Amino acid sequence: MNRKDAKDAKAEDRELLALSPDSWPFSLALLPVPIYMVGGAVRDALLGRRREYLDLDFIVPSDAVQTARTIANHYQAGFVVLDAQRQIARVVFKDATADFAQQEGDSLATDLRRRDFTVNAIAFNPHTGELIDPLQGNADLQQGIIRMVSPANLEDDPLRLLRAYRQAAQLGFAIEDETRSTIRQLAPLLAQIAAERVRVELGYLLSSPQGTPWLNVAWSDGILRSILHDDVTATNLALVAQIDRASAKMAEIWPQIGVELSSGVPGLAADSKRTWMAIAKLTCLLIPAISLSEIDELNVSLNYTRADIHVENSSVEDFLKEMKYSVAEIRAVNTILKFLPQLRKAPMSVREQYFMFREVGVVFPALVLVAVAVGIPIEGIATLCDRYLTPSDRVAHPTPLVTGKDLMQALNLPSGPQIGQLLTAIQLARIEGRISTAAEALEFAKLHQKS
Ligand SMILES: Nc1ccn([C@@H]2O[C@H](COP(=O)(O)OP(=O)(O)OP(=O)(O)O)[C@@H](O)[C@H]2O)c(=O)n1
Ligand SMILES: [Mg+2]
Repeated sequence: MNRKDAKDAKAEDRELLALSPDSWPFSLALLPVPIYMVGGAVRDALLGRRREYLDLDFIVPSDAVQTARTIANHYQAGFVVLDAQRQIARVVFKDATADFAQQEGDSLATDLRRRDFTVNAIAFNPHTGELIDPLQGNADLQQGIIRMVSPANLEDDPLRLLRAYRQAAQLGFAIEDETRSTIRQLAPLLAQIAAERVRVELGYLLSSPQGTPWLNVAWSDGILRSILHDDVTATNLALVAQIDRASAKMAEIWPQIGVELSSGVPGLAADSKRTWMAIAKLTCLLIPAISLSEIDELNVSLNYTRADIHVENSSVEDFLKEMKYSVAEIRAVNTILKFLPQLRKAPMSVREQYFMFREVGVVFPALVLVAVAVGIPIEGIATLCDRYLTPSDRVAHPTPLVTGKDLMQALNLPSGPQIGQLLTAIQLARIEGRISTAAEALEFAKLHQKS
């Protein structure tokens, strides 16, 4: 078997894993009777759909937290109580997690009837291999339909309104008509939902090309309006779609930039799905119309009309804070918005490029992606991309000729902001070709200090 076959075989195994207790990382014998597996793992296994990693959801009539604790202890796996009141706990294995939740209501059927969509309300009894499907979820699965269990269930937890679009995008499903019109009617309720929960669902829609058309549907159904307020225009949605096109183009020219765009933002949980690509799309979703019109003045063709552009006044940063985005993400969006106007002002001086790279750092791929999406020609950013991808490039990746300590000793200076300023001046002199050795750097610093 060659390597590719081995990899594919492993992926196929994984599809079956969820419904094959033999391949779970814990023994069936440790599970109480009765117990049921529910949710995404059952749904995806029935679809033969690959999951990135095995996350199993179980419900038990009682002692859910105790069940999880027993398994975690037995395998010395991680253990977290997710919700003490509702009795939900998680066991964390090396490449799988299992959540155990107390059954809601007095029977399995009651629990299933309280869920969001029929395709998510199928239970699997691992002891007998039986599927319990009182809402005909499997029939909807086979037809590719997201159907609400009931309007009241959507009202009970309005996050489900947004989940419908996210799951339709992920599964390649359609939203059933009545469900969709109920969602439209209930759309304003989404405003009540905790920002963190909304952010996760939105993140999914922003992180993959399949999300883009559904983001548009959610927008036209009035769903995004209750989350993003009135500041987002059709232009913003059009820009998000441009990101998909721009990223394909960029990945073709600079494969490494493509790889970085699909990787996670450092400092965020690996399962948060927030990639640089998602950051770029988020920026496009929020970019104030006023900056767009500035770009537009000098711009190449964009797929929107100037009539779409309106000046709005709310701050992107306030919104991101309200949505509890991380400091790293807020910084990234701000950085992109800050440097976008400079990028279109080609060519940038070497000095400008140096300061840009210094401030932008790892955000660079997302910045150039947004630049291309808003219509800045690829040629305009090509030099910057080449510099970014060349480790020996001194503008993008400066290495110090001398250290702050060298300067303090040679010039007999105390530590303080002056040292940093001298180091920057040395770097600039070096990239402009005025000096090239450590001795020249010290000499330059002496003169520079006097001037
Ligand atoms: N607002 C919510 C969230 C979850 N669920 C139920 O809880 C299950 C597990 O939730 P979650 O893990 O968030 O979603 P999955 O459907 O499992 O999807 P995936 O893990 O693939 O994202 C769902 O299938 C659904 O039955 C629900 O009814 N309402
Ligand atoms: Mg799940």
